[in-house]
Formats: sequence, structure tokens, C-alpha cells
Amino acid sequence: MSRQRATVFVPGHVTAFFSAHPDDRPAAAGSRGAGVTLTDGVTVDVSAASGDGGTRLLDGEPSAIGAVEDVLDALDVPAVDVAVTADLPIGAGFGVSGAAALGTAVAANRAFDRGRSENDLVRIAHESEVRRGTGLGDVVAQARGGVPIRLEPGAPGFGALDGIPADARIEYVTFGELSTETVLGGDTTALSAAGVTALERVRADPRLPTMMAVAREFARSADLLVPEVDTAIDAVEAVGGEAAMAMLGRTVFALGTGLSDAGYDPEVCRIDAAGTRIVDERGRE
Ligand SMILES: Nc1ncnc2c1ncn2[C@@H]1O[C@H](COP(=O)(O)OP(=O)(O)OP(=O)(O)O)[C@@H](O)[C@H]1O
Ligand SMILES: CC(C)(CO)[C@@H](O)C(=O)[O-]
Repeated sequence: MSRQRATVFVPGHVTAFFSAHPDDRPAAAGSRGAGVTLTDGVTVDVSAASGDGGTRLLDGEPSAIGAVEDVLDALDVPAVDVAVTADLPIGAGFGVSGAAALGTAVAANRAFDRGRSENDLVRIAHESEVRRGTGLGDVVAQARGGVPIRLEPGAPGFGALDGIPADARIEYVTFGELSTETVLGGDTTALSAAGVTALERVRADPRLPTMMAVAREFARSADLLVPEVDTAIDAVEAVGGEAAMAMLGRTVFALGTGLSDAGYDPEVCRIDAAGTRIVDERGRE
């Protein structure tokens, strides 16, 4: 008898720089790059449908995320209610769609006793996200936690991860959305060349300040920097801090108190140490 309900937390993921690596096989497609996972994230609750068909809620409002639907199909679960609650803005570079897909995979597997392994669930969520064009490297990073370096693209079995061993307070300010589908659907040649160079530099010196400096250069040479973010990065640098643009959003993130020191009123969290985890209410067993 399956438990019929499970709740999973998935950290947000901010990509600092990346290169895109398409492939006809969604499990082999992905990105290389680096970024930070955040204690601000997404909680996904999956339960047996309360009515006909099942409901989809995003922050309490009826709203569907394509990758979530594909995960449910891949796991062949019965009619379910899925409630996604995000600490983070959607479409602003925090990987909310990847988190929703991965959280749904892990929660549905647990709620309906699908017997899949972690690698299998990460692959299913990664494939769903890649097929929908809403992300390339967020899912594998969010499964891991910490400061993931994506050495090779793709799901487990194809990709390879390393990480920067670090803990830090992270501040962020969002000025609006940037469409991931539009950027990934365009010509990514120049962007990816800049991403490959950035990765070489971080592999040679795997430290947070290096990642931030490399990320600033990446955003400029990939022509992705938007004016509000550019201004904020300059303001943080002027007070001796480290900031960069979140890919892909009109978002700036900073180490420590960089944005507050520069006079902004940021959201505050930390680097997430644990990665994706089951957070069912205690006592439900
Ligand atoms: N209110 C909403 N605002 C934006 N997207 C929404 C909303 N409701 C559902 N969606 C769906 O959520 C997904 C958001 O994916 P998108 O990749 O743009 O954002 P993200 O994962 O938060 O950010 P990023 O990829 O920039 O890190 C899309 O599939 C979109 O159709
Ligand atoms: C493409 C991307 C920047 C979108 O958020 C992210 O998924 C990544 O780093 O692969």
C-alpha cells in the first residue's frame, strides 16, 4: 500500500555562467557551467487527486508547469493533485521549473511507491525540463546542492559534476523575467564559447570570488547583461563586494552583504548544503 502523499524541497539554482550542449537525446543534452544552489527553493506536495483528474497549484493559484506534467506521465502515476510553492520568483533565473519537475519526480515516486532510484528520478526530471526548453542544467545542480560545477552536460549516466566547497550568505534582487525559451531557442554559439572559457577558469581556481568575476565577464561577452543588473553589479563592486547576473533572469545576486552594502533591499538566503530532500510532515508515517 503506497502512502499516497509526499512533500519534497528542492533548492533554487542560480546559474552564474553556462554553455549550451544540445543533443537529440534529452538525457544527453544539457549545459556546462557553475552556479549556486539556495536555501530559498521550491516545495512540491503530491497527493492522490481529491476530485476528478487532479489539480495543479502554483503558489496557491491554478497554474501548470509543462515539465511537471511530463514527469507525471513518465512515472505513470494515477490522477494526482500537485501543489508547488516557490520562495522565489518564476522566470527570473532561479530554476523554478526544474525544481518543480524534480520535486514532482521525487514526491510522486514516494507517494505512489514507484521504486525508482535517485539517478532515475533526476534523469526523468532533466529530460522533461530539456524537452520543454525551460532549462538545461538546473535539475542536476538542484539534486546535488552546494555550488555545483557542471563539467559535462546531461543527466546521470551522461553528465559529470564537481563543486566549489563553500558556504556563504547570498543576497539577490530581481528586476523581472527573461525568457529562457527565447534565449535557448536562439543562436547560442557565442554564448557557449564564452561559457567554455569561463568554465576553464573556474576549474583552474575553484573559489567563489573567481566564479563571480568570471560570471560578470560571461554576462558581458555573451551579451546577456541588462541595464538594471549592470548598474547593480557596478554598485556592489564600488563597495568592495562580489555580484553577478543570474542566468537567465533580470536578477543580480551577491555574496555576503554586497547588495545591502550598496543600498539595495535584497532577499537574503544561504548556499544550500543538502540538495533535494523529502520533507514529509513528521508523524504522518
Ligand atoms: N505565473 C507564471 N509565470 C511564469 N511562468 C509560469 C507561470 N505559471 C506557470 N509557468 C510555467 O513555468 C515555467 C517557468 O519556466 P522558466 O524556465 O521560464 O522559469 P524558471 O525555471 O523559474 O527560471 P529560469 O529558467 O530562468 O531559471 C514555464 O513552463 C511556464 O509556462
Ligand atoms: C539554461 C539555464 C541558464 C536556464 O536557467 C540553466 O538551465 C543552465 O544553466 O543550464
